[in-house]
Amino acid sequence: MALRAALRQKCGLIGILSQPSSSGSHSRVSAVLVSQMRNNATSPKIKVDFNQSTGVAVLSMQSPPVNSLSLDFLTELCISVEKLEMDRACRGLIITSSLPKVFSAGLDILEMYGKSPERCGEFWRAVQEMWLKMYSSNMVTIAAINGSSPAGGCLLSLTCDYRIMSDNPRYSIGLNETLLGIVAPFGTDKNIIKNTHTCSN
Ligand SMILES: CCCCCCCCCCC/C=C/C(=O)SCCNC(=O)CCNC(=O)[C@H](O)C(C)(C)COP(=O)(O)OP(=O)(O)OC[C@H]1O[C@@H](n2cnc3c(N)ncnc32)[C@H](O)[C@@H]1OP(=O)(O)O
Repeated sequence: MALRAALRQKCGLIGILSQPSSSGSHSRVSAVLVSQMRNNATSPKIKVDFNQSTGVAVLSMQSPPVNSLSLDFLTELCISVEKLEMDRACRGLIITSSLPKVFSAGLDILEMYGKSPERCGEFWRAVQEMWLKMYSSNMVTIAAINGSSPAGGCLLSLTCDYRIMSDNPRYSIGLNETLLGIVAPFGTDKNIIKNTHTCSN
């Protein structure tokens, strides 16, 4: 029931958030998706287990050492989510990490150093695409945060409907990217305190 109610609530949001973007930013992922489906390729950075009987998919991030969000990683993530969304049997999505200690280290710092303006633009569009796609997903989404989750990792978890974090004092979460001079828009951090629940691991 709770799952259904959450799903209904989300459907209201989708109408607003899934309007076609004037920048056409969603078309890149769709184009990649089409070509990937054609080639029947599998992604090594993301593992998806879909349980047909429950309608819930578990998406495990498995990009060592720290699941940093590179352009490739973000693209694969969006493709995986897009594929699940096309499957009407999939109602719920749990995002977690298959690495020990780290959920995601956030944006890949190497993407922000010594890159051309074009590449930087592509990267930041992919970041935006990721959080818009997750936030406007028609699935009920849960971040199972089983390790540290700074900055962009925290952002990824904020785009989900629910967050559950391992109760381990060695794991940290938060929008710490200001230390690198990257400023998140006002208001993005309030949900961490309100809606992040912890559990023992
Ligand atoms: C919902 C509405 C949203 C609205 C829009 C909001 C927009 C918000 C904008 C968000 C901007 C986000 C910016 C970022 O994410 S910048 C990146 C910030 N991340 C960090 O500062 C993380 C730094 N890393 C750590 O703290 C630790 O590495 C960590 C705790 C994750 C793991 O520690 P551990 O001890 O296990 O591992 P190491 O530190 O030894 O690291 C192992 C190797 O991994 C490399 N590494 C770590 N982090 C990154 C990274 N982010 N990118 C690339 N590489 C990374 C590290 O250098 C080590 O490499 P080597 O083994 O080669 O040394």
